[in-house]
Amino acid sequence: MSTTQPLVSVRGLINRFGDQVVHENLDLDIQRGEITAIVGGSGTGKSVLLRSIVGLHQPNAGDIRIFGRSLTTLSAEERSAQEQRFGILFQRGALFTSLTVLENTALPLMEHAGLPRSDAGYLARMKLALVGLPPNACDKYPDELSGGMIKRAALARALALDPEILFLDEPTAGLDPIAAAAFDQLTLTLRDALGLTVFLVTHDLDTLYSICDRVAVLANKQVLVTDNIETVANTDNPWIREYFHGPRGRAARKAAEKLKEKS
Ligand SMILES: Nc1ncnc2c1ncn2[C@@H]1O[C@H](COP(=O)(O)OP(=O)(O)OP(=O)(O)O)[C@@H](O)[C@H]1O
Repeated sequence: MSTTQPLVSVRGLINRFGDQVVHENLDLDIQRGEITAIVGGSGTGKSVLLRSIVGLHQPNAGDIRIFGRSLTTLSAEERSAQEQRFGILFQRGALFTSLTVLENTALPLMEHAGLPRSDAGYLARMKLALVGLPPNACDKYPDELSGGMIKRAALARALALDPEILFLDEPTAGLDPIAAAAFDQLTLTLRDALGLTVFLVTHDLDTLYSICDRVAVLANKQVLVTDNIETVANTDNPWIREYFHGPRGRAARKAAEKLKEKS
């Protein structure tokens, strides 16, 4: 485990909806420069955790520190400034359907960075090229794109303000295996090239094996373990056994081993 100060530190997080307790004294650290994934059964609270960290959900209790500052101590202005250091990719992309891909990507640059339309458009084209979209995708509307292209466009928008940390909610969900693997590699390349920290929610075992430095398992309302995938997969827990050592888990592990042998 790293001894440097984590970029994100969650302590004693409690989230409830009515009688339903989703998180109970949950702790989690996200280390700078790493790709950390959170996994867990359906409904265990992965998305609520992500939403709590990025400030879209107000937890019932607990302390969330990002860049060394506790969210509760920030003024509205400081919080807004901090949010501009995040890039967020929502599960379905969340692009504005009435705007083109270029306009979607340029929007944060005009709204938050105050750039004139022409400069925002220039930078947006650079971000769209960075995520591997061809120039002719710029003028398309989201419903004219494939699932993989929508994810890339949404990623370009998430990168518009040069964030330090990228939050991805199920980035490969709904993609075919080839597009999913390409998106994983893009995430890895961007992390390396831009020095990003990445936190992602996923069910995709291939993503875990191919690009994640650390995997956190959410079970019984807490983070049960956070470690490299080998250590996590060998942790004694019924859900971990079923997930990592079932047929899909074994296949993902073999595929990752083959890839390593080739490289
Ligand atoms: N706004 C809300 N109001 C009431 N209940 C909510 C709300 N948001 C989430 N929940 C509940 O909290 C629990 C955790 O939801 P969450 O979406 O975080 O699960 P998840 O682990 O991301 O699931 P999945 O893997 O299926 O996407 C679920 O039981 C969900 O119904």
